[in-house]
Formats: sequence, structure tokens, C-alpha cells
Amino acid sequence: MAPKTFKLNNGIEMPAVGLGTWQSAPGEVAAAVTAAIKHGYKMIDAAYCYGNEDEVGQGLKAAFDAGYAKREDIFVVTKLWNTYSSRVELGLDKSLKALGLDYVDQYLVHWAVGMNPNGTDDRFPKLPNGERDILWDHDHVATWKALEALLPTGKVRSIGVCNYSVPYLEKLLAHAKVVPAVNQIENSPALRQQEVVDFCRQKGIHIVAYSPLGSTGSPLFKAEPVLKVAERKGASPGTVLLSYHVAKGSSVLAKSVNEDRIKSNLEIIDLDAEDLKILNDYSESLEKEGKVQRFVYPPFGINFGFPDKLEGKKMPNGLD
Ligand SMILES: NC(=O)C1=CN([C@@H]2O[C@H](COP(=O)(O)OP(=O)(O)OC[C@H]3O[C@@H](n4cnc5c(N)ncnc54)[C@H](OP(=O)(O)O)[C@@H]3O)[C@@H](O)[C@H]2O)C=CC1
Ligand SMILES: O=C[C@H](O)[C@@H](O)[C@@H](O)[C@H](O)C(=O)O
Repeated sequence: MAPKTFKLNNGIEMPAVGLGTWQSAPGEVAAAVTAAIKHGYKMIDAAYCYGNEDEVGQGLKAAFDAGYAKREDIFVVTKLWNTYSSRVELGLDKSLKALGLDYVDQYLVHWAVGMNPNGTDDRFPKLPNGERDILWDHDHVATWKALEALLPTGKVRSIGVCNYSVPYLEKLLAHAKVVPAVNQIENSPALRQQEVVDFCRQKGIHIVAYSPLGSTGSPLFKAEPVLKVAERKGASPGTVLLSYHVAKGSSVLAKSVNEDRIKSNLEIIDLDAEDLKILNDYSESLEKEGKVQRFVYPPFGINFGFPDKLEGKKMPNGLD
């Protein structure tokens, strides 16, 4: 049977499946969180930058008040936004306040980026030319050290990163006292990211797959190999796309604000070697043809070191 949790490198258990909340509209996300917990979700993924942590918090409270779960049964993840990269505890405190919680189960660096804390906007400061107001001398290792310092406060049970490629991880690990518990990355059969997945496995960093369904407006539900596995299993394409990660030993986050889809996304099935071969062959063919699909790549103008995106942009911190 597919595992329901995975043990992190600090010994705590992380659920295999979580509800995503990015782009979940105000007025919808609280109900989505409550419905998810009612139907058995044990993990909710949030972020300061999503601008909806207060509603996520309302959804959590409603679920706890209704007796669907207790606080300690739900693994709550949130993320440090780039304008707080040098004000880490403040960033966490703002998230905790919005969520109405006194601790989160996991706190993540959202991107290895610093953005101007005194710019035109709290989340997305811009330069007069419209570009993002990036701190080019930002040291992501210093931000990580500030996350490490949060552990003794009891306000976070685990810490990790998102969107870290191998070169960024190598630099981080050379200075880290605490190995990140997870690397939350975009991952799907259309973006297998084998290099960073293998590296993380070697280092004991658990992979959490985001945009597993291909994010908003996804073409993956119609991809022929996904449909083939769905037919073999008598399951929906969504179930195949989510079960694929759990079969590979990763956790997976699926966003929905629709109660039926929220419910169905919790159905994880066992994929066998033949199913995984069909999906892996699909990934390999996309890689060979240079057709891998990365659905989430915000316009930071930074080279994050992912092999499919080495487009000559600057890397901060002398990485290039
Ligand atoms: N760390 C990071 O930088 C990032 C983290 N994330 C996290 O990962 C989560 C998931 O990724 P996300 O990019 O949202 O995309 P997903 O791959 O989860 O896809 C979400 C989209 O698929 C639709 N959908 C959901 N379930 C089904 C289903 N069973 N059948 C058909 N359509 C479905 C949703 O619409 P509807 O709501 O109408 O059902 C929505 O449009 C995010 O919400 C966020 O929490 C995501 C991106 C980056
Ligand atoms: O978590 C989801 C994504 O990383 C999202 O936070 C970013 O894409 C953000 O909207 C941005 O534009 O930088």
C-alpha cells in the first residue's frame, strides 16, 4: 500500500499528500482548507507570498472547531518570502499571526532570492523599469543560517528550501549546520528533474513535488502516457499524476478549491514497475526532444541553476 507519511531527516513524519493554496482565491481558500481536513488531508501548504494565509488560518480554525482534526494532526507548511530574506523571524511571525498558529510544522525558503525590503511593495517591489527589485548581493546561505536559528524557538518543527538546484544546494550544504529537511520543487512526468532529485536523495533531503498536475490550465491530464496508465489502473489522470510521486518516495502537493477534486486528489494508488516505466519513458522522450515543461518560473531574471533553464542570466552570490 502507498505510504501515508515519510520520515524526514530530523525524525519527524511528513504526510505524503498535501493541499496547495497558491492562487486559491479569497473567499474560496478557507472553505477548501476546511473541506480538505474534513476529507482526511493531513497537510496544508501555504506561503506568505500567496497573500491568503489569513484565510488558510480561518479554514484551519473552522476544521479544528468542527472537530475534523486537532492542530497536532495537521502538518502546516509555510514559506519565507524574498522581501523578508534578511528579516527571517519577522517573516515567520507575520505568517504565524496570519495563520493564527503558534508554530508551523515546516518553514521553507521560498526562493534563493533577496528582494528589496524597503521597495515599492511588501511582496513584489519593482524598479521604475518594471523589473523586480532584486538584491543582487543577497547571500542565501545567511538566510539559511537565520532559519536554523528558528529551530530552538519552537516556532518551527522543521526547515527546508524550495526551488534549489544542485549548485545552490552544494553551496548551502557547504555551510549548513542543519541539512534542509526538504526541497520543494516543481516535479511531474513532464519535468522529472532527476539530477536534483537524485542529489537530494543522497543527502537525505526529502523531495516535495509541487505543480504535480501541471498547475493552472495543465496539458498533463491529456498526455497520452498518463491516460495509458490511468486506463491500466482504472483511475483518473489526476490520481496517476499524484500517485507517481508517492511511488517514487516523495510527498506531493495538489491545489484545488473544488470539494470533489479536493477529495479525489487524496486517492493515492500503488503504481507498479510497468506504470512507472510508461511515465519514465515519457519523461525521457521529452528530455531527449528538449520538450520538458516547467510551468512555474517567475521572472526574477536570476539563473537558478536548473539544467533546462540555463539561459545566461545572472546568479547572485558569485555562483556563476
Ligand atoms: N514552492 C514553490 O515555489 C511552489 C509551491 N507550490 C505549491 O504546490 C501547490 C500545487 O501546485 P499548483 O501550481 O497549484 O498546481 P497543481 O499542479 O496542483 O494544479 C492545480 C490546478 O489543477 C486544477 N485541479 C486540481 N485537481 C484537479 C483534478 N483532480 N482534476 C482536474 N483539475 C484539477 C486546479 O483547479 P481547481 O482549484 O479548480 O480544482 C488548478 O487549476 C501550490 O498550490 C502551492 O501550494 C506551487 C508552485 C510553486
Ligand atoms: O509558490 C508558488 C510560486 O513560487 C509563486 O510564489 C511565485 O511564482 C510567485 O507568484 C512569483 O511570481 O514569484
